[in-house]
Amino acid sequence: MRRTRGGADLRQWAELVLPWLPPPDLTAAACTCKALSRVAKSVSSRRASDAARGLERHPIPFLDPTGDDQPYSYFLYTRFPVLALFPPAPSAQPWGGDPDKNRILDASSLAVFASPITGSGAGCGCNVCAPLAVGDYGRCPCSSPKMGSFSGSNAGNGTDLMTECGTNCSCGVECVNRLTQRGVSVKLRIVKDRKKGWGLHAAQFIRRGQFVCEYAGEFLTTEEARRRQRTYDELACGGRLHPALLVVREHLPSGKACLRVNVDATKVGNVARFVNHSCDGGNLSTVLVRNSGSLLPRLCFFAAKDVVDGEELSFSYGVADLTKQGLLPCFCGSSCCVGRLPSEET
Ligand SMILES: C[S@@+](CC[C@H](N)C(=O)[O-])C[C@H]1O[C@@H](n2cnc3c(N)ncnc32)[C@H](O)[C@@H]1O
Repeated sequence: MRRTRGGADLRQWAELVLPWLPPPDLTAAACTCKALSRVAKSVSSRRASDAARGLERHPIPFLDPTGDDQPYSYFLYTRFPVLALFPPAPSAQPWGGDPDKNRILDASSLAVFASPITGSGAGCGCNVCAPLAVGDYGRCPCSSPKMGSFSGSNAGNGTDLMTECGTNCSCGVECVNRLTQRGVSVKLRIVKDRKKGWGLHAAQFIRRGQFVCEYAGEFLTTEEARRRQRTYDELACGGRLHPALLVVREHLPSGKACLRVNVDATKVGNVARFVNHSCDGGNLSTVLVRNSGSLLPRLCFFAAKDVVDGEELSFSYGVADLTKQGLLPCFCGSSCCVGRLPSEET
């Protein structure tokens, strides 16, 4: 068939528009004509090659050894947490466009969706932030004692705390006290399992104590988290959804109160949304990181032990209350598996 100017225009248009479509609309577009079908196919294959849309240091591909007909899982990618209600979380994002012609996203930017979770607290004024008093430098007031030497040993034993520099500090993003603020730097892949769905795997050796990734998603009010949890529970029971709503409680220094943090990575999140549960605590430990001047802590994953290339990354979602009805089956495969997944008490 003779190539026409109209055909070229259609393909150019499709390269710009199709990356914005969620999978059902992409499939519908592909059914309309051969030209759109070709572009839709390349959008799908680019999506499968990098869940992070070029926003992390290394591409994070989807691998499906099960042979199911779903090459990737669809969600909007954010490197950092966003507030769900104010301003409203984004509802669309291009993914899978031609990286040369359609470079809308800038991988070097700190965040795709500006993270507005900062307060007005003071920052440090260090020339060079140092975790310990060394030479001419005093210890950076934002650093926590564990900075740079995090042991990663809390697997299954609750959540550690850490502090880092924040927006009001005089240092930049390369500061040593912003270890968890530069996105994912280890190589990862997302692998499908017939029973657990997609899971996050190491694609390199990760040493014990190394930062792996933050659990980025939408920060929710408790009321909104409860509302969503009810919907998700219904959909998850029917096997129609793998929800990724995490509730973390930070015990305040008084010991009398605790701050509840709800992060939902189901629709807007980063690769951490693929970390599956393991009853034995898995190989990741959780650390609550508070940036100077920030109102809410961020939840970060560190390697709790040395992790080899190909190993699945996992942590404990909590303890399953086996007296509760309707808990989903657990397929973690650990020797202490209790057979049911923990469910958040909302
Ligand atoms: C945070 S998501 C993890 C990613 C998820 N597997 C996916 O495909 O998107 C949590 C959901 O994954 C599934 N899951 C996680 N750990 C599991 C396990 N040990 N056994 C069975 N299903 C698991 C459950 O559906 C759970 O609600």
